[in-house]
Amino acid sequence: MDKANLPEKTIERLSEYRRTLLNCLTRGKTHIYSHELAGLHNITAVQVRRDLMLIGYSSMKKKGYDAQELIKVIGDIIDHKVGLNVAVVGMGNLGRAITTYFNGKRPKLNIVAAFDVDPNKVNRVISGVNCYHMKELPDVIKRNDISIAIISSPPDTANQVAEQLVAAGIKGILNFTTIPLVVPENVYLEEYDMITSMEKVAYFVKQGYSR
Ligand SMILES: NC(=O)c1ccc[n+]([C@@H]2O[C@H](COP(=O)([O-])OP(=O)(O)OC[C@H]3O[C@@H](n4cnc5c(N)ncnc54)[C@H](O)[C@@H]3O)[C@@H](O)[C@H]2O)c1
Repeated sequence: MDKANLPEKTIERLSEYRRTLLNCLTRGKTHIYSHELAGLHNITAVQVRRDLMLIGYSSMKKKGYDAQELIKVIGDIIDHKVGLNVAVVGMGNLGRAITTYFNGKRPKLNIVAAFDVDPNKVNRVISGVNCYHMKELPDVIKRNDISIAIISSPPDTANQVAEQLVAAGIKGILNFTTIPLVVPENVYLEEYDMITSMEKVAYFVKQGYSR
C-alpha cells in the first residue's frame, strides 16, 4: 500500500503505538514484542504486525522491536518534515485545557496562536500562546504559516468559524463543537465529541459487555 494513503484507523494506531513506545523508553524498556504492544492496546499481535508491515517495518528482533527505531519510523510516516503550526479558535475552558495539555507534547506540532472575540481574552498571552481577535485571523494564519485549526468556540459559531478558517487557507480542522461541519474536499476534518464516546461506553455497559 502507498504510504501516502494509509487507512485512518492505521494512522490512529500508529500514533497510539508511538505514545506507548515513548512511555516504554521513559521506563527504561528499549525493546517490545508485537504481542506486548498488542496487549497494551487491546488488539491482536497480527493487527500490530499488519500495521507495521503497511509502513514497511518488519524488523522484529529476538528481543522484540527496537523502540527507538520504531518511534523514528512512525515519526517519518506521520510527522511533517519540518513540523506544522496549529491555531485554537475559542479560548474558553476547553481551548485553554487543550493548549495547556498539548503544547510541548509533540515537537512537530505546535499551537502557536489562539483566537477569540472576548475583549478580556484578546491581545493577551493565554496558556502560553498569543490570543488574537478573530478579525486578525487571516493575517495571523498567513504570517505564522498555520495549517491546522482546533475549533473550541460555542456550537452556534462553528460553521462561520470554519468558513473563516478555510478562507484563510487552513488545511486541517479538529472540531470539538457539537455541530458537524462541511468543508471543501481538500480540507481534512476530524470531529471529536466526548458525549459520543461516553454514550458508546454506556451502550456496551448496558449490554453487559464482556470480551
Ligand atoms: N468535544 C468535546 O468533547 C467537548 C467537550 C467540552 C466542550 N465542547 C465544546 O467546545 C466548545 C467550547 O466549550 P467551552 O466549555 O470551552 O466553552 P467556553 O464558553 O468556556 O469557551 C468558548 C470560547 O469561545 C469564544 N468565542 C465565542 N464566540 C466566538 C467566535 N465567533 N469566534 C471565536 N471565539 C469565540 C468565547 O469568548 C469563549 O472564550 C463548545 O462548542 C462545547 O460544546 C466539546
